[in-house]
Amino acid sequence: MPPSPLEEDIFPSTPGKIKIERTHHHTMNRSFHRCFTSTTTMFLWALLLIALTASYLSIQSFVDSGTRFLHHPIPRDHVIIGGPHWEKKIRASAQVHRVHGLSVLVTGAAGFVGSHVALALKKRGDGVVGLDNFNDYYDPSLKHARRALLDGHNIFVVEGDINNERILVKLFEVVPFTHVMHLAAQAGVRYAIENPHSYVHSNIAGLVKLLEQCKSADPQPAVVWASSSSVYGLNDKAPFSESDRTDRPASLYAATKKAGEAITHSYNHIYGLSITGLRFFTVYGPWGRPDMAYFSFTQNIRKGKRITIYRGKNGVDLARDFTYIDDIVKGCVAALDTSGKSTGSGGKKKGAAPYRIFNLGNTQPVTVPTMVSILEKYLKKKAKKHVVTMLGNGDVPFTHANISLARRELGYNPTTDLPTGLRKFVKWYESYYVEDHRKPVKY
Ligand SMILES: O=C(O)[C@H]1O[C@H](OP(=O)(O)OP(=O)(O)OC[C@H]2O[C@@H](n3ccc(=O)[nH]c3=O)[C@H](O)[C@@H]2O)[C@H](O)[C@@H](O)[C@H]1O
Repeated sequence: MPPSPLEEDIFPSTPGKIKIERTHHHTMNRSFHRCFTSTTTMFLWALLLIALTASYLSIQSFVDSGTRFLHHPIPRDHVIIGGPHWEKKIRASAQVHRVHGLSVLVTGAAGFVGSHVALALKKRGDGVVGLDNFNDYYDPSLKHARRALLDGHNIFVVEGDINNERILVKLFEVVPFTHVMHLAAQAGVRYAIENPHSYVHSNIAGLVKLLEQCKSADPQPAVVWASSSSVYGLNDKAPFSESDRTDRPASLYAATKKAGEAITHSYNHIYGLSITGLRFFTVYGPWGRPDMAYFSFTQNIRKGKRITIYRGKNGVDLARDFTYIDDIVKGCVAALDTSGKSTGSGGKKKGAAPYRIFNLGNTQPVTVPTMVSILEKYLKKKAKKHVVTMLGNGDVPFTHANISLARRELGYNPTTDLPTGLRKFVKWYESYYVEDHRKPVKY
């Protein structure tokens, strides 16, 4: 008999609107049976029905407005998982088309870095299956457009949350993944003040769910995952080296990434999982994240809207080691290629496995006002700047990567400076938002 779709995957893994609708629906059905047996009580029941409908609508609108207001990510695991058609698509997507090719599960595949890495792997003949919950932290239509792009390259992206154990189990039942490229996360440094729980949900609980699956898989995959430059926190020794202190995070986002480094270490130690953590430094480029400064500044400068530029203590400009997406992708692919094997099977360690951490930065910090002036040049428009001293929002004054280790071990060699990368970004932005974004663009 063909396996039946997992019914519970029709509903989100966290309580949401759909469950409220279901409960009300059942209650109303039962009421209808009982009440319409007598015509004398019909009028009273009709009144009650109106009252129930009104209260239902007000709950619904409260949920909706709360969701928008909090900008809360909604996992939408409502797509039917399983069944022969679904499995066929997964297998086709995971098909390897080169000798010694990899078979990679990319989490966060509809995200910025995830979509680029998935494409790069597929283009060289690796098998790739994506997983993404398409939450609304930022405009999901951009995620769906990225998915369409991947679809055009025969990469199937499963819609589901990394916290959904049944999806993970099913995926590993269908494909013996050699590698997991784990890029699904709650990103953004300052948003953690607004919505701390989504960081714990994705970056800690979700990470553990995924590692549990990886450690139990046979064969165990090697895991490469996205840590962050933010783990250096209040470290002021520049440039930042992997051996520097990372025990003073300045934001909850940073703290969850630091926790991720500790959690992955324990899975490496106990279960023999091969682990590589990549500390990304403010990654930017085409198909980027609209919540990031370079992207939202571009939107606002074009529209003639004011932009807010944060400044640090004593009026010091903030600076970031902005790193172009193509350089990051090369670092990710090299990390997969050099990961070494996990040694365990079925949850039992058989020997020591690699545990690595690398900085993937650009080694050339640029101040935020300089970044703005580069954008002004490409957009041919002056920004309306509002400069504010911003302390205690999770930001650090500067980031600066020492990449010697990644150069040596991964052959990582970033080649794109900020002006070049932003020129490519603006070109993509205009093709996507201003012109017809279905047309392919060379940037
Ligand atoms: O390396 C990382 O690990 C992180 O990089 C990125 O974080 P950040 O370096 O904070 O990037 P981003 O938000 O673009 O702000 C850039 C600069 O603009 C300043 N900034 C920001 C917004 C604003 O309105 N005004 C402003 O001055 C702001 O103060 C900052 O100085 C990722 O988002 C994060 O997910 C994580 O991956």
